Amino acid sequence: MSTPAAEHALGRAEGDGIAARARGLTKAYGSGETAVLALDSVDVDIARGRFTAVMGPSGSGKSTLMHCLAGLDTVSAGQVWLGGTEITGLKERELTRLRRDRIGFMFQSFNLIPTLNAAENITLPMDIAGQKPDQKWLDQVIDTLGLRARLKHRPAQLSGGQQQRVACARALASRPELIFADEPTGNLDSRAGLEVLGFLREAVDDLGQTVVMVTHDPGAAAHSDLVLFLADGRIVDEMERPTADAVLERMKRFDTIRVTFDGTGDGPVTAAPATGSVGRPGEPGDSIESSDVTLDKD
Ligand SMILES: Nc1ncnc2c1ncn2[C@@H]1O[C@H](COP(=O)(O)OP(=O)(O)OP(=O)(O)O)[C@@H](O)[C@H]1O
Repeated sequence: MSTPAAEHALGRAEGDGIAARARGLTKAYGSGETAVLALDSVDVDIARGRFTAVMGPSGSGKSTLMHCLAGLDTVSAGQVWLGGTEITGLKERELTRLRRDRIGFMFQSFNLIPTLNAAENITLPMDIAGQKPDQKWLDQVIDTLGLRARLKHRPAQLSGGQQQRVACARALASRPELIFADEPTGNLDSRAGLEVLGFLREAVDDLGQTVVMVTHDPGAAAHSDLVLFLADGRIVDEMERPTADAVLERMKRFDTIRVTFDGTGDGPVTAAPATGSVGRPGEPGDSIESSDVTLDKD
């Protein structure tokens, strides 16, 4: 499915308010009879300065889409741009640098280093890259996230919500072009989860960041500007200014299709979108090891 910006000339994403773009993005795992088509010729534009959520049943390709857009995974066919840079075809070393310099990552498991305090965790990726943080920006991030009084605390001395805020600050610290968040509230209670979603929202509204978030939670998706719905490796729908109820209703339709297939026995269950997963917590192991991601170095 093409978003309205699809008419723009390919490869000119930087100037036209598109933070990331994919055309014909196809990803297959394995080969022969065991091959899985995780993404099936996806066209998508991620608008700059917006908060985009990616939803869909379990196995629909959400994490794969995020990993391919972030240059964490190779593609089988198609093209991906980050800003004006086509990343498909880049060598691993160039990709590593691009991820390090231009992308921030947040995962549900936080991935903080236990022996470092909050301040050290926040700047670690930049320290490894030999980059000096922009102190004014860093102060703004720390104050926006309410971490000023916690900077000397180590992760074990912080609540889950505070740890995720540190992870959020770490993702924001280098002022990346794009932040990818994979189930960032998956390990948090609802209050802490709401807090983190509020901060991601503020990062977009007040700090001008671009956020892409994979989630199973309609309530979390309601904090975004736009929800992309994936099924069977394709973007099948999108929703502007989502509400939790509207997202839930849309997600139920995936379940309905599955139930129809199950109920009639007319077709194989596997021909329907995979099992619905509203509210299902994500699995910590299904993202790429984030130590590779957050601590990228040459
Ligand atoms: N490394 C891999 N090897 C083989 N198949 C894979 C691999 N990673 C993902 N897949 C398959 O690709 C499809 C899409 O997986 P993906 O993790 O992107 O889905 P998802 O929508 O993020 O799922 P979930 O909501 O359960 O996390 C699934 O059928 C999955 O089994």
